[in-house]
Amino acid sequence: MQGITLCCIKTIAHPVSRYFTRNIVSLVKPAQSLGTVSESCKRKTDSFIKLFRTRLCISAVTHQDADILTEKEKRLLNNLYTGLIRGQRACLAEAITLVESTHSRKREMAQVLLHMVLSHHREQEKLNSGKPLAFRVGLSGPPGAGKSTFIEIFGKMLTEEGHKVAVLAVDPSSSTSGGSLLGDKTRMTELSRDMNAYIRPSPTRGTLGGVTRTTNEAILLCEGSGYNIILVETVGVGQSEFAVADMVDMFVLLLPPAGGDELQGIKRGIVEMADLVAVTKADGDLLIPARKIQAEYVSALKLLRKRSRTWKPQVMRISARTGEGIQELWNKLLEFQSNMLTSGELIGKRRSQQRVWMWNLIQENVLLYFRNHPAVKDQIPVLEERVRTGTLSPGLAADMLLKAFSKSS
Ligand SMILES: Nc1nc2c(ncn2[C@@H]2O[C@H](COP(=O)(O)OP(=O)(O)OP(=O)(O)O)[C@@H](O)[C@H]2O)c(=O)[nH]1
Repeated sequence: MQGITLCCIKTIAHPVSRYFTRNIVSLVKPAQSLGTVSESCKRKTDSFIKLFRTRLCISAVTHQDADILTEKEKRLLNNLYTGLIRGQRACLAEAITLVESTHSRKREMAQVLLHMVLSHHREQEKLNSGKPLAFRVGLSGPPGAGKSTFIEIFGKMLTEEGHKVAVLAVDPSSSTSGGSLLGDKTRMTELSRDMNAYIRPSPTRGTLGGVTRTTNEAILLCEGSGYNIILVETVGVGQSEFAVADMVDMFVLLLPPAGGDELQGIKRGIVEMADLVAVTKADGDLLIPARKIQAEYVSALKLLRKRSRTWKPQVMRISARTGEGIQELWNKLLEFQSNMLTSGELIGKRRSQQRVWMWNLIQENVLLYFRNHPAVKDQIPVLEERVRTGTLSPGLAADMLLKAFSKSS
């Protein structure tokens, strides 16, 4: 950094140097036009500034957190961070593993890394005129709706268009089934081999709160690593969709052309959250049922409360088998993104999501603290059993535990 400053001072009289120096010194944003400076010079200077900012952000964080990290940990984090923002997949994978860790020291390190990535992110967004760097899309649907087949085709289409696509999963059910259902690489063989795609299965342990925390953090890490389209997949039958809707810019519901019984598991609340409904498998014999479902949902959505000032949820038909409707669906997604950006709703949504995220973290940690507190830990299974067998009311049991907890703290 000293070298940079010296070089700036020495050559300050030259117009290129003036442009360079002004930007290095201000570190606010590159100058828009400087008649005497060529475009290639500006580009080189801007990329230098980017590098400079990145360095600055590493050293700022290492100073701030010097007291909590050992030299070895700092080196490890710096290497991870540098590799991550250069787009190295191994570093991204390692960084996500770090945020998924339940080990307390590793969680502290993960928070430092996230802080570094967030600072980098903010700088990159400034360079992007304040616009978000990535488009976050939630994809949900009942088991067998055709989610993985769709993501495989859709993801390939996007990478061929030059995008970098990350697929993340929210699947707390994996904690009971012992393995992850979603984001499984074997379900998306082509996409998992694509160098511009990154597929991350859901962590195999954890509560919904824990899984959503790590997914939120994984989104940030993927964006820091240059992925500009983040697909967050979840099974549309539980609470996880509500959590996903709080992490993404747009929520897409995939529905199979099936009868009422198969769709009964879909909660009304989930349909209410959808910015777009896509009826899948609209091909061959399934085309007619797909049209029927489409018409039903067009009517149903009309009755729902409007969630956006500028966007009316729509229903489309797609087929991952024939490719029909996939490009149209992408165009709709882009239309949504552009509408929400222009109206300012997207930025507002992201800001309130940050708040929700903070409260989710507090909720998760407070609950964990409560459950493990010595004043209640041993009582919990006993009282739970009494509630289960009906000898104690849930309200009284909760009161007893809360009283024991508050007396001891
Ligand atoms: N005809 C037709 N079948 C499809 C299409 N997309 C998926 N399928 C079939 O639907 C079945 C389920 O597809 P998946 O992509 O595994 O569905 P999923 O929603 O990921 O299912 P889970 O892994 O259980 O969550 C498979 O047998 C697919 O071959 C399509 O566009 N047309």
